[in-house]
Amino acid sequence: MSHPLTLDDIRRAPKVLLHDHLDGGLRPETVVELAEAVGYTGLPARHPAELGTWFRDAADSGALERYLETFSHTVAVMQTREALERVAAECAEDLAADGVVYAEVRYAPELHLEQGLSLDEVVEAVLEGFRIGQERAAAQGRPIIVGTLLTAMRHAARSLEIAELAVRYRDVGVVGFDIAGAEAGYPPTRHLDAFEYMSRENAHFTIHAGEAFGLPSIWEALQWCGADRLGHGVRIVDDIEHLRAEGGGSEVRMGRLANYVRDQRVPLEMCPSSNVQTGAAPSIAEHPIGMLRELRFRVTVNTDNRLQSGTSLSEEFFKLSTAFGYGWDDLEWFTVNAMKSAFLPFDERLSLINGRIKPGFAQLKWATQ
Ligand SMILES: O=c1[nH]cnc2c1ncn2[C@@H]1O[C@H](CO)[C@@H](O)[C@H]1O
Ligand SMILES: [Zn+2]
Repeated sequence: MSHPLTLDDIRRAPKVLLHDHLDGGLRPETVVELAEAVGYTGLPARHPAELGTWFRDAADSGALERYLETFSHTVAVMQTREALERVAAECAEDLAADGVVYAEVRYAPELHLEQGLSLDEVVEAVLEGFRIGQERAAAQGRPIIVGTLLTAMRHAARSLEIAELAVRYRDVGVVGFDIAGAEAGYPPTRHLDAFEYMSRENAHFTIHAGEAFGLPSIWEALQWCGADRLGHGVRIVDDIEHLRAEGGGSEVRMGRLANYVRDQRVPLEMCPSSNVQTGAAPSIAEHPIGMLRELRFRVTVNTDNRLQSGTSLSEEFFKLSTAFGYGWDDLEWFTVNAMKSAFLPFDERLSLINGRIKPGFAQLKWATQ
């Protein structure tokens, strides 16, 4: 590579995003406007710039539980059909403007029922918003495909219902299921019936695991629940031991779970900035993604919550590129990993890889050499 990648270079690359929360990606100005429209008076700041800073600072808490408290404000303004539609449309447009060509965006329908919407109405509003956003993005010459993942909250008891909802809407834009929320004390097996239902329906799911809790959570997610992918999964490094090799180099010894994850090519949805904010990683430079990429785990790069982290997928790649010296080949590798791991039919994944990702990177490599 002839020069370090700039943020602008990276924005032009065709990217794939598998882990992004709808209620963690609102534009600060939209939060302010929606709060005014629905009469929500609980916002901690009135001006969009201040509010954006507030979200970042509050999320910089060092603990997942406190990080999650910030969602009370976004969820509060996402309780009507209009609000959900707007937020989803803007999400699709913002991702497309950042150069994302395929995204899976998740949210928990059960959190949007406070003003009388039904679960089905919530899903329909969000799907309509994504349809509008995709149409606008295409009109601006930035086509994007957005799939939806329905999330159940792990402390609650509605996961089977949400899994059924995901299956009901699977032919019209919902591509999978997930559980999220506080991890410690809420193991994935609490929701085994929902995951077994998804498996019986030949449907896909990912599980937030190995973020705020370690190996047992990852093990349950894979070996009891049958997750297709791991949300974060960073703590898999607890099963990888560094040994000092002769001559001063280092060697690693992996436990059975880490080997299983690598052998089976289990996709890891890594979210570097979010992990630093919740204390799951000490810093970007010390993020396990560096080692896991070297060991050739099926690593993908994601945003988690663009609002709370004040980030975008391009910025996540830029930070990694700065910390680890990643160039186009690395970014393409992460992107192809993500596309291979998407909950989209095989032929559609292949067509995005061959039709958009490979030609896009080839052109950038040529233009910046
Ligand atoms: O990184 C995370 N770990 C666990 N839960 C999360 C994370 N980010 C967001 N949420 C939770 O998922 C819900 C639905 O989108 C959000 O409301 C938030 O509570
Ligand atoms: Zn998440």
